[in-house]
Parts: sequence; C-alpha cells; structure tokens
Amino acid sequence: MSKFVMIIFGASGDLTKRKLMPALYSLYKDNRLPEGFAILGIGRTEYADETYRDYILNELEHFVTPAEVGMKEFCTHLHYLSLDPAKEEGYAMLDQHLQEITGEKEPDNLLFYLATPPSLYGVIPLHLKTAGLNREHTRIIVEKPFGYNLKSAQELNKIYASVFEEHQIYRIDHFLGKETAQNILAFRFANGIFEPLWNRNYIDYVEVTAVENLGIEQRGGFYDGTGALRDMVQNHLIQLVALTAMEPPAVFTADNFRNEVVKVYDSLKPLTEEDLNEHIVRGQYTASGSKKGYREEKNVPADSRTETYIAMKIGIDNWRWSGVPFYIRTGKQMPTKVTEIVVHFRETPHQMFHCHGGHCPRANKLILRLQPNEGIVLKFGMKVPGPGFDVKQVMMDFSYDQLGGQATGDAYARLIEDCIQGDPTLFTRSDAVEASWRFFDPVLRYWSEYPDAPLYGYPVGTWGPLESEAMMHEHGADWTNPCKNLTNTDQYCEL
Ligand SMILES: NC(=O)C1=CN([C@@H]2O[C@H](COP(=O)(O)OP(=O)(O)OC[C@H]3O[C@@H](n4cnc5c(N)ncnc54)[C@H](OP(=O)(O)O)[C@@H]3O)[C@@H](O)[C@H]2O)C=CC1
Ligand SMILES: O=C1O[C@H](COP(=O)(O)O)[C@@H](O)[C@H](O)[C@H]1O
Repeated sequence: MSKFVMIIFGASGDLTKRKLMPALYSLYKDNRLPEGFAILGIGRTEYADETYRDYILNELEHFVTPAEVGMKEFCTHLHYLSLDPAKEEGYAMLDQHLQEITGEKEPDNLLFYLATPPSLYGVIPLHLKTAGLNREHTRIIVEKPFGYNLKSAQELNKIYASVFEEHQIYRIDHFLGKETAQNILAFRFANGIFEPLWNRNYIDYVEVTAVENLGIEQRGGFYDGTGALRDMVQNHLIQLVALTAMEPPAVFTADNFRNEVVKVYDSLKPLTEEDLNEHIVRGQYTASGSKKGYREEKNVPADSRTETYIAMKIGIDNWRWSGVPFYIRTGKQMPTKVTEIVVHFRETPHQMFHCHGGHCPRANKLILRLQPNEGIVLKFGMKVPGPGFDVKQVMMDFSYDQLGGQATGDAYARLIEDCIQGDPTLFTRSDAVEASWRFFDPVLRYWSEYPDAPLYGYPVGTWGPLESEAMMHEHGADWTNPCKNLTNTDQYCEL
C-alpha cells in the first residue's frame, strides 16, 4: 500500500487549527493513523514546513487541553505547500510535492480535505482531475455547506461525479460524528420501551435546538454570505430531525442507514405560503451592553440582512409523523450553548389530578442532550408525599459521565478515521444533500423575492426574537430553554 497522505486545502484557516489538527493529533496519540502518515497543508499564505509546524504546534497548545506530550512529534509529520487552490497551475507542483513526500512516482493513498470557503468546492476537484490526482484509492472530504441552494448542490454533485466515484466522496457534517448524535439511534433502536411510543399516537411535538453563546467570531466574511439557514439548518439540524424521525434500517449498513435518512427528507412536508409567512422566524442579534450587534462585526455590512437566528415549524408527511410538528431553531449569541432534542409526549386523555401546591401534572418529556453535559432526561409526574394528590414533575437522568467517566470522542476524529477506513455511513450522500436543499430552497427563494420579509432583532444574550415564542404559543407551548450556564441536568428554567 502506498504511503498515506492527507492534503488539507485551507490549511491556514480557522477550521484547520480549531478542529482538524486537534482531531488528527488525537488520532495520532491513540495510534490510529496509518503507519508513516504525512499531512500536507495547502494555502496561499506563505509558510515553510518549519514555520507551519511551529504555527500548528502553537495552536495545538491552545486548543488541546490539558496540554499533552507528543504534539511536537506529531508536527514532524506536517508539510506545507503554498499555492492558490483556485488556480490550475499549482496542481502540477502539488503532484511533484506528493511524490517527494511519499518517495513514490504515483502516490494514490491520498485523502483530500476541502476546508476552504465553499466557493472553491467546485473548482478544486476539477483541478485535481486535470492534474491526474483523482487516482483509484484517493478520497475527498468536503465541508459543509455543500452548495448554496438546490441548483448549486446539483451542479456540485455533477462535478464530483465527473471526477470521483460516489464511494470516494465524503460530504462531512460533523454533527453526525458526535457520539451523542449516534446515540439517538442506539437509544431508539436498541431499547424496546420507547419505540412503540415513538409516533404520532403518543408524541405531541418535538423540539430540536442547537444554539450557541458565541457570535460569528472572526468569520464575518464567510458568515454574511451564508446565514444560519445554510450554516446550521440545511445540514446539522435536519440531520438531527432525521435521526429522531427515521425508520429503523433492517440491517445497519451504510446504504440502509442513508436510505432511511433520505426517506425522511423526501417526506418533509413542502412549505406552503402560510408556512413561509408564519412558521419561520428569522432574527439577527443586536448590541447589548458592551456586546456588539451583528452589523458591527468585522466584515459585515452595516445594513446586512443575514439571519443569525432561525426558528421553523416543519412537518413530516408519513404514517409515523403525520400531524406532529417539529420545531427547530438555531442561533448565535444566545444565553448558553446547548444542542438537544426534546420529545413531548401527549398528555393523559383525562386529567384526574389538578394543580395543587403550585404543581400541575404535565405531559412527559424526553430530553436527548447532545452537548454540553451529554445525557438523557425523562420527566414525569410523581405524587408529593403527604395528604392529597399533589403531582410534581421529577426527572430521571442519565449522564455520559456514568459510562466510566470516559470523555465522548471528538466528532472530527471519528469522521476522519471512518473516511480513512472507507466507511461512509456517517457522511451525507448526494441524494440526501439534494433532498434537503429541495425542502429549504423555497425559504431562500422567498427571502430573495421579498428582501423586506421580517428580520427581527434580538439583543445579544437573549433567546431570540419574541416572534419565535409566539410561533410556539400557537401550539399552546413554550420553547424548552435550559438555564444559562447549564452545569447539570436539573437546571431547566421552567422547573
Ligand atoms: N470554522 C468552523 O468552525 C467550521 C467551518 N466549517 C466549514 O469549513 C470551511 C472552512 O471554514 P474556515 O476554516 O472557517 O474558513 P476560513 O475563512 O478560515 O478559510 C480557510 C482558508 O481558505 C483560504 N481561502 C480563503 N479565501 C480564499 C479564496 N478566495 N481563494 C483561495 N483560498 C481562500 C484561506 O487560506 P489562504 O489565505 O492561506 O489561502 C483560509 O485560511 C467552510 O466551508 C466552513 O463552512 C464547518 C464547520 C465548522
Ligand atoms: O458547522 C458549524 O457548527 C458550529 C457549531 O458546532 P458545534 O459542534 O460547536 O456545536 C457553528 O459554530 C458554526 O457556525 C457552523 O459552521
């Protein structure tokens, strides 16, 4: 077998330093990278191998905590080549460099990772093809968002299909690499107790939340052309909906699993005019105290109408879910960072216990928390000891800490390792990416046709525009908001 080389386009960027290098280092220290591997960073920024190694070592010392021995040794596997990935002429030099690193005439155990702005996702594979670097054993990982809308995703898929076989293409969505996202499948399909209840007969509605207490950091240029819908909803949030809603595959293989994901996307209830007007709330954070508003961020136009928050009510038209609303939301500069799915079961058909002593019987709720404090919480009513029938909500909770205190693995490490081993299960297939865009395309069209469609402000550190609360009130409910500084499972503000 040829020597393994991972080539990162965008090697001077944010993703590389914050996620990819720490993930590769964690695989390295656990001896999970192929023997004699090399990593070649590509970018327009000028570095010599040595200065790039120093730069990455410095970033690893910052992002890998606690600091560990072995990082310097890991960095000896790094190389750097300065070229503009948009220009064809650099690719012969890339080929030459790969030959020098591997000592082989035609190295083909190559993994290309596209961590550049999405505008380069179409041109890089074409240049790889021209340079003859799309060899039999090469693979390519492409970051999200894959496409800007349905049409561009279809065009990209065509380009990739003209350069690689589908089994060589890995469209990454790092949420699927999260241990806790995969655990949704184990929770649903390895346990008999919940699955019989997991349908429209017993579930009233579902919330999917992925919010952050950070702003856009230094990514204004990227984010302003992207927005929350493309950055989070079309990929991460809808993947979580799929994991929650999908049917169990008969056998757990990559194709079976991915077929079930596509079936969920194909069953998403097309958005109507009413949905576009009333069941989508977009927002943008505004200054509060010393915190900047979105329009004051670097590389963001002062009149930007890019959404940093979006909440939507969506439906799935199939036997299991017909009539059950899924409320999904994501936002920057919220009070805390939390990713979770809350499944609200129907109330008992008849309420024989009434509110008492400040407590009211409520419907059962199951919370699947992906981060932080990964775990599962089931809420149910119990009689408070003493006279009368005072029913209080209590919680049964499982925390990942109970699994021997082992930290949940890193999503990027898991996915890069899967790709090296040729396992595409947790990557997005071409038909899935198109099906997802097909569903969200009308929202993008609506916003471009009606640029004055409402965009609500929300102050930094709040739970988004009040209009999104109003959307939930239509269902007679409120969003489940964990308290600020969530530190353990019983900190739910509404309790
Ligand atoms: N950052 C994150 O947390 C996450 C990012 N992603 C995705 O990963 C991808 C990369 O993100 P991120 O690292 O934040 O992006 P960056 O904006 O940091 O860009 C990465 C690198 O691409 C190169 N680049 C930028 N513009 C151009 C250009 N016009 N032509 C050629 N090269 C260019 C730059 O290197 P140089 O100037 O040296 O050429 C830059 O360092 C994006 O698609 C993003 O959606 C996904 C999940 C999380
Ligand atoms: O893909 C992205 O995800 C991050 C959030 O990921 P998490 O694993 O930290 O929850 C988000 O900040 C970023 O904007 C987006 O591009």
